[in-house]
Amino acid sequence: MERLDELRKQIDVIDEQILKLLNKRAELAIEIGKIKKAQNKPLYVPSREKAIYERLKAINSGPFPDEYIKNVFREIISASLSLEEVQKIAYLGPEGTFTHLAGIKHFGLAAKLIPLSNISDVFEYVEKKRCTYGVIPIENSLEGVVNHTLDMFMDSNLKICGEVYLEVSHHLMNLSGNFDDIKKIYSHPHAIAQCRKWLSKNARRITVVEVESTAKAAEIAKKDASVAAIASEMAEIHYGLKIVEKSIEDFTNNFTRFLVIGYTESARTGNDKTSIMFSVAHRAGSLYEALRAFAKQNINMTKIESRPSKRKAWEYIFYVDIDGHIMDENVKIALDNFSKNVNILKILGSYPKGEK
Ligand SMILES: O=C(O)C(=O)C[C@]1(C(=O)O)C=C[C@@H](O)C=C1
Repeated sequence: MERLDELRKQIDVIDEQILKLLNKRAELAIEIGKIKKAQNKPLYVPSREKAIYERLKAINSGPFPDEYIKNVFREIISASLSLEEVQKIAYLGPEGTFTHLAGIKHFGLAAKLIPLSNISDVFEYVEKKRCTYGVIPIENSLEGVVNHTLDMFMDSNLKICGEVYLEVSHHLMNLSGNFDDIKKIYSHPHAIAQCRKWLSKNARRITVVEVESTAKAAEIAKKDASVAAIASEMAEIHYGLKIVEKSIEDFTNNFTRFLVIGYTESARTGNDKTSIMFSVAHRAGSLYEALRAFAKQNINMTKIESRPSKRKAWEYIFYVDIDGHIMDENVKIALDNFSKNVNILKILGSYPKGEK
């Protein structure tokens, strides 16, 4: 037998062993699912999933690359969880957006992802338990925060149970893959803003049209060869378009952060983040006084935003992210002191930090 055939035979044998083990693993997950259901515990446990990825990475002796362990096990766990119960995930659609991609990155391909047309609907679907979790964008490293998402937390009791980071790259695409066919370019205003330099250098005579999402732009481009879309690779695949020019964004290092919202609280993993919202009195130094509680406990603040309260003119709500979990001793002490210096305090959730 040729060496090549011999090696492939050995791979076939190993694949059979892997499949048998996957089925054994799936049976255990089903059993765990029954226990969790009986105890009324959440089926999806991000802290456990994170511990699995980290443990496997730490014991991996190679040559299987460390960076792909999570991808492989993400899908194994996603499929196992679907045997306990298929997870219904609402996300800001339409299909083919970066939020869709974030949902798949977080929950895997076995979850049922349901596209909704606005952020309020995603909150409502989860609040009314039509879906177990929701995925929404919260901020982009170049364009800043998504105000609508922040505002939704004012009146919602949902918790933040996870975060996902995606590197964003914009491509110009149309039906033919030919630049000369393009008469109009459609995209979301953020994507257009992020490709401004490229557009003014290469597409001066082409009309640029803003639409509500990059996926919507791809959907329009699918019907008309003279229309191109600036959209993600996901949209290219989903809408059957051809890339005319890859990565036309002006700056690299473009990341979007998404939040996973739901009713469950995520357990401590040792590498977590906590999000809070609060208001302070209109008094000199009140914000400074309040935030000192974190500095005193040596807690890093990773984000601060303010939004109008919408209840009274010139009254603001602050949103802050800090390193740590509410079950960490220093976070507990800091929040206790912090709460004495603020008016309203709402803990939006502690959750495992997303990988950048
Ligand atoms: O450990 C559990 O709670 C399981 O349900 C098993 C399992 C897994 O496949 O490893 C599946 C889903 C959970 O989110 C975490 C882990």
